[in-house]
Amino acid sequence: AEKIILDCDPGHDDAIALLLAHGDPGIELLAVTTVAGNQTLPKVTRNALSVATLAGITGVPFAAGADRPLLRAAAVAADIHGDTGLDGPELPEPAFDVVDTHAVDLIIDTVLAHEPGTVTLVPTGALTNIALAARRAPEIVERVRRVVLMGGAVHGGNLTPAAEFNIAIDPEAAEIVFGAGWEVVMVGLDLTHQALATPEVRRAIRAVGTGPARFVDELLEFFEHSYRAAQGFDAPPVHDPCAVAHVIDPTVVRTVPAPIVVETAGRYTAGMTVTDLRGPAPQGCRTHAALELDHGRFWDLVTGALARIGEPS
Ligand SMILES: Nc1ccc([C@@H]2N[C@H](CO)[C@@H](O)[C@H]2O)cc1
Ligand SMILES: [Ca+2]
Repeated sequence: AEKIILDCDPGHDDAIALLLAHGDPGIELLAVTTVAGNQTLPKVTRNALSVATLAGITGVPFAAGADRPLLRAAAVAADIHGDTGLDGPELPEPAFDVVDTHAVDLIIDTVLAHEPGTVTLVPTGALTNIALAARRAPEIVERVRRVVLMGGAVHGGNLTPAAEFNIAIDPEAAEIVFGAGWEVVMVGLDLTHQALATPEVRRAIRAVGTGPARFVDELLEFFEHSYRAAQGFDAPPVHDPCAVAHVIDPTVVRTVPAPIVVETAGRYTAGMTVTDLRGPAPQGCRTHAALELDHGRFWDLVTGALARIGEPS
């Protein structure tokens, strides 16, 4: 199984990414870390612990990280995720708390505790914790297998016309991560806007028939309404599990090598992930962009993971 650290800001789609990582046999979840983004750090951290409680995730350390971007003011996405960051379903009281290690240190310690080239970082929020980890312990850059992140876009944006939320709220952190020298797979909006939770998908999730599956359906019910109101989507794009799906099976989320640089100075384009698809990528290109989703197989992974989680006691 692929060993991963999930760095997230739950967030409806982060919650589904966590359940996919927990339920799929191809993933060994080493640690979960949280970062301010969709909501404030306390809210996203509580949400992560609630989802873990509901799914029966035990023996996995959870740690809270940065409560704001490196330089810029914190921003939230309450229009999509609501005031709690996970509006919609009833959330259980967390059965356990975060460890008293900062997320940055948990990331570093976990990478150094495993064989070089075996741990994949899967950020699904702002890249603040990942950038801090690379600066605090540069030796992890060559030791990490790769960074498979949900964020950015080859074309377009959502927070702005040119930039995707995770990158746009902390472009300086993203510049550090994309430029550190490790392999980076950008699972951006071009890919995740294909991961639509259509009525057929919702039926398949409900058909799993367990508490966690009903929870996901309730998450998607809220997500659908907020996405329609805020961005005019009929069915909501479920971004974050696409990054986990690429780690599970790269043929479900197909990528191409391409130079990618992050704009940090643009007056209108800060946070833009400038991706060069003009020609064959240079030899040894360490950045990749996800372009094509196998929609059916992606949702089979999600429903399969939910079925495998079953009804935790
Ligand atoms: N409008 C909007 C804002 C932020 C997000 C969050 N940021 C990423 C998509 O931009 C995902 O990680 C998701 O959790 C989704 C929609
Ligand atoms: Ca997220």
